[in-house]
Amino acid sequence: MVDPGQLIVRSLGESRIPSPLGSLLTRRGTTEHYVDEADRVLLDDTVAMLAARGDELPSFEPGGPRRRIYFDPSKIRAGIVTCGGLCPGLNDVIRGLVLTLNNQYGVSRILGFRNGYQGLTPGAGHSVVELTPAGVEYINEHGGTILGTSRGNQDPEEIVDCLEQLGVNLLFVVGGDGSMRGARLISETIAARDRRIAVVGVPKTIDNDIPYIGQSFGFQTAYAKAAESIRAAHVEAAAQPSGVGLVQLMGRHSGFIASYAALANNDADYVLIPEVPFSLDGFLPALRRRVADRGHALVVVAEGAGQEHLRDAPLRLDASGNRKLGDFGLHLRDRILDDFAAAAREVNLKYIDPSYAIRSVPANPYDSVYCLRLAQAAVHAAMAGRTELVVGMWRGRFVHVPIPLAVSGRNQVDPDGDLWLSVLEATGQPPDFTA
Ligand SMILES: Nc1ncnc2c1ncn2[C@@H]1O[C@H](COP(=O)(O)OP(=O)(O)OP(=O)(O)O)[C@@H](O)[C@H]1O
Ligand SMILES: O=P(O)(O)OC[C@H]1O[C@](O)(CO)[C@@H](O)[C@@H]1O
Ligand SMILES: [Mg+2]
Repeated sequence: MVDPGQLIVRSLGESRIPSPLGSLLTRRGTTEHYVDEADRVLLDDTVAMLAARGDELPSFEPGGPRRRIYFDPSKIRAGIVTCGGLCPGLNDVIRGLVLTLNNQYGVSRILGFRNGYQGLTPGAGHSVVELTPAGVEYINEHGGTILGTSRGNQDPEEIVDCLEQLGVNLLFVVGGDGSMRGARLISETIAARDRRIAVVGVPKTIDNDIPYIGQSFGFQTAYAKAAESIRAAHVEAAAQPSGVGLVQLMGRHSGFIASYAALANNDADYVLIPEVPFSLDGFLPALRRRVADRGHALVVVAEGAGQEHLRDAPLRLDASGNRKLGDFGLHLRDRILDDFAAAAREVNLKYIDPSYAIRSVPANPYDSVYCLRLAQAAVHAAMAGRTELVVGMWRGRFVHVPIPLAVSGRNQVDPDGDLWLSVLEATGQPPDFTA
C-alpha cells in the first residue's frame, strides 16, 4: 500500500523566474485533457480503491511546464547520460532533451556523458561531448544511443565531483531500475553537499519492470519486433507435420514482452513467464497432446521463466550485480525433443531466440512520440527545480514519480491481473500445468 508521502517530489527551492513557456499556460486549467501545475493526479482510479484509502488520497505531482522556473536558462549547463541495456528510443529521448532545452528554454550548454555512468568517473577516461540541435538532428533514425552505455558499479561521490567540476546544474539519467538506484545515490550525495543540482530520470527498459510509470518507452517497439519472430515460428510450425514453434524473448524477470508479443499475433498456444511457475511434467504431455490434436503448436517463453528448472546453473552476475539468467529456452527445446522421443512421436521443432534484435532497433512512431513527450516532461521538471524523480505516464497523465518509489519494487505481470487473463483466454492454456 503506497503512503501519500511517498509521492512527494523533492524541490531544490522556490521557483521565482518567469518561464519562457508562461504565455502558453495563461488560460489552462485542469480538464480531462490537462492537469494544472497546482493540481495532482490520483494514484487510484476505481471507486473501490478510493474507498479503501484513508482520508488522504495518494496522488502524483503532474508533469508539464510551470509558470515559474527555478533555474535561469542563460546561466546553467545540462548533462545527459544513458545507462544499462539498449532500448528502442534512447536516441529519441536524447534528441528530445536537447531540442526542448534549446528551443523552449534557451539552454544551449548541454553535455553528453559517454558510456553510461563510466562517462562521469575519472578512471574511465571518456571524453565529454557537447550536444547541439544540429548534432542530434537525425539520431532518432538509429537504434542504440549516440552516447554509448554501460553497466558496472560507479562511485556517486566521483560522479558528483564531475558534475561540480563541469558546472552541471541539471543531470538527465536515461536508464532502467539500476540506473535509477544510481541516480538516487547521486541525488543524495548532492543533497549532502548542499548543492543545487537537479537529477531527473527518464525511465528506460524494454522489460517494462519499473513500477508507477505506466509502460516504459521502447517496450512497445520491442514487443512489436518480438512478434515478428513469433509469426515466423508459427509459419514454420504450421508448415510441417507435428511442427512445434518455440520462441524465447527478453524481459529479465518480467513476462511483459512475451505476453504482449504473443497477444499481438494471437497465435500462441502456450506462453510461459517467470511470474507463473509451471511443472514441466505437466506442460510437456499437454504440449504433446496439443500437437497430436492440432498438428502443430506454438510456444512463447520469457527468458526469465523456468529458472527453477535449471538447478545446476551457476550463479553469475553482470557488471551491475544483476543475476545473469540461465538459458531456459534451450533447456526447454531439449526437454521437448526428449519428451517426444520418449513417446516415440515425431516432432519438427523450430527454435527462434531474437535476443538483442528486439532492443537494438529504432523506436516505432508510437515510442518516438512517447520519448519526445517524456523528454519534454523531464526538462520541465528539472527547470522547475524538481529533483530525485522520474517522469512517467500514469493512466494517460504525465506525472513526477519520486525515485525511491520507482525503485521500491519490480513491475511484473500479475497472475491475477487482466493482462494474464487475456493471455489465458487467447491461448486456451490451463492456469497451471499440474503434473
Ligand atoms: N543497486 C544499485 N545501486 C546503485 N547504482 C546502481 C545499482 N544498480 C545499478 N546501478 C548503476 O546503474 C548503472 C546501470 O544499471 P544496470 O546495468 O542494472 O542497468 P539498468 O539501468 O537497470 O537498465 P536495464 O535494466 O534496462 O539493463 C550501473 O552502471 C550502475 O552504475
Ligand atoms: O545487455 P546484457 O548485459 O546482455 O543484459 C541483457 C538484459 O538486458 C535487458 O535487455 C534489459 O534489462 C534484459 O531484457 C536482458 O535480460
Ligand atoms: Mg535493470
